[in-house]
Amino acid sequence: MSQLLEVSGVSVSFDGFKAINNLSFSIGEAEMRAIIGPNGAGKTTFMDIVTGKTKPNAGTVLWGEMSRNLIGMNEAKIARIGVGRKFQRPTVFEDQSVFDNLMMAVKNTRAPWSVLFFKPKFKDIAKVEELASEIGLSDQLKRKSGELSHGQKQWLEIGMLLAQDPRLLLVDEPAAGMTLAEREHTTDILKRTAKTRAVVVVEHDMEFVRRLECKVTVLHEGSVLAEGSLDHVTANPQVIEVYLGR
Ligand SMILES: Nc1ncnc2c1ncn2[C@@H]1O[C@H](COP(=O)(O)OP(=O)(O)OP(=O)(O)O)[C@@H](O)[C@H]1O
Repeated sequence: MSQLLEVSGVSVSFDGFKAINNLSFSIGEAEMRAIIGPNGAGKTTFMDIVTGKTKPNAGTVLWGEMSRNLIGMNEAKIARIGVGRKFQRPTVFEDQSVFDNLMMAVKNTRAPWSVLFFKPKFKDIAKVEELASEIGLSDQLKRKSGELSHGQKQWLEIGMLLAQDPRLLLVDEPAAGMTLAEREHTTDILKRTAKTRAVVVVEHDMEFVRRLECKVTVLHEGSVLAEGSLDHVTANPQVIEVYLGR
């Protein structure tokens, strides 16, 4: 599998405290990866670095075939070259319908001047319908987004991110607050998504991680503590000591 993202020797300090400490690992194209680790391990800071929100003190984050360094690029540029991020709390426009939310996301993929004169065309409507089908909300298109369940709002937001056609989707604790059925549906969406792009999921819920059936990276004190299948990392005595045994 060729690499899409290669994090090398990355360190970040906040007031002298090393939140990320010589972090190195890579993510392949069309790969699903789970990142786990105790509170404060650096999972969120890792996502902040990849998306350009936090600038590291050292290291490189190389992207794509051209090995472009994401460090030094601003957040908007990183989003444009194909990094999408799903935060824990859904941020859909609650007063707008599911259709309108998805259409806005489709529209946002255009150059700013063309948005001014945007009129949905058949192809845009077809795109919205395709996205709705991917996230399982085809029968909810006319509903106001504020009326959706917590899980449905999360799926809508994933759909809005997919409208941007990212090559890497970073997802922060997707299972939080979901019912079992919602978790299963979320797993399906993420697995399907990871067939055509890289998906990195930060999650504390081990049952959810197991269902993703993917390679797992364990972070601890800002570095990789263990990596491999879930069975492999959960049998690691150090992982048990710092994370699972608590
Ligand atoms: N802006 C900041 N200023 C100071 N310290 C910070 C800042 N951001 C993160 N930290 C510290 O860096 C460490 C790593 O935090 P981070 O949020 O990345 O951990 P995490 O693995 O995402 O934890 P959790 O599972 O609780 O979300 C923590 O000790 C945190 O307090």
